[in-house]
Amino acid sequence: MIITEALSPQEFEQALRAKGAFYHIHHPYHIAMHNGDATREQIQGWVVNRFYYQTNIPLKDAAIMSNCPDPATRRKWVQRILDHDGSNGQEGGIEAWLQLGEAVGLDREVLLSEKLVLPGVRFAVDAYVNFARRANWQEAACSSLTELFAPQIHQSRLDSWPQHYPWIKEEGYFYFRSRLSQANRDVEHGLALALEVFTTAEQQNRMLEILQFKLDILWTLLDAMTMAYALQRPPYHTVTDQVSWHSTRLV
Ligand SMILES: O=C(O)c1cc(C(=O)O)c2c(n1)C(=O)C(=O)c1cc(C(=O)O)[nH]c1-2
Repeated sequence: MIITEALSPQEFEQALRAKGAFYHIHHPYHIAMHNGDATREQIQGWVVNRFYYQTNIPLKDAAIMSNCPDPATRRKWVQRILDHDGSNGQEGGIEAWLQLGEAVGLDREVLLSEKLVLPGVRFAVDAYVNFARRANWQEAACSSLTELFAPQIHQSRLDSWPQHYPWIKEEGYFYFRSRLSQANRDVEHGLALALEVFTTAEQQNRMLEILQFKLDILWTLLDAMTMAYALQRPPYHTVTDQVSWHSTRLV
């Protein structure tokens, strides 16, 4: 969709929400997990790779704040970092994701080592962080708006996983439950900002393109996991059955 005349805030919100058609909830890897068709290895692969996304979200949010001269926005935005890192003696989302790892049978050291993070996942997540470093803060802030569609995906996991995967321990579900309200609050702020800032047709087209970029990142994560854990074609599979790709943060 190319916007030729500036949309009203209501119309622009509709255009942003319409992008939900491309959310990773529709990716075959995600559909398989939802329908109970994923193997234990596929669930574990998803958890261990998605951990890289989780640990980079606070870096991304700190990058946005570092470019934002507005104290009122920073005061609100910092909550996103605290949600993941924890505050006031409470653990945050990263710890909850480590618990999810343990609940699916992965030692936290395996997640923390990042050695199983597939290159495609790493590159896609790094692209998100680097975009946040370079873009102006309003554009970077609004790239988080895929979260418009996130409460539904967290809820769908809570609804379907316990019946399909009885081997996943109950403590694993805390992360998804906690994100339901956090994502809604994030979206309220992000959406208000997008509707206020992107008012010309040119700006609105660019914002839709940015949202698509973010959707592409999420989709690409699952493409990389499909190659490795569904099609059994991880990187270098024609050369070795060992993990040989780089496993440290180089950027
Ligand atoms: O599990 C998911 O499908 C999913 C998707 C997204 C998203 O849409 O970007 C986020 C999260 N989870 C999430 O847990 C999270 O903390 C988060 C932060 C952001 C962001 O862009 O700032 N997206 C997401």
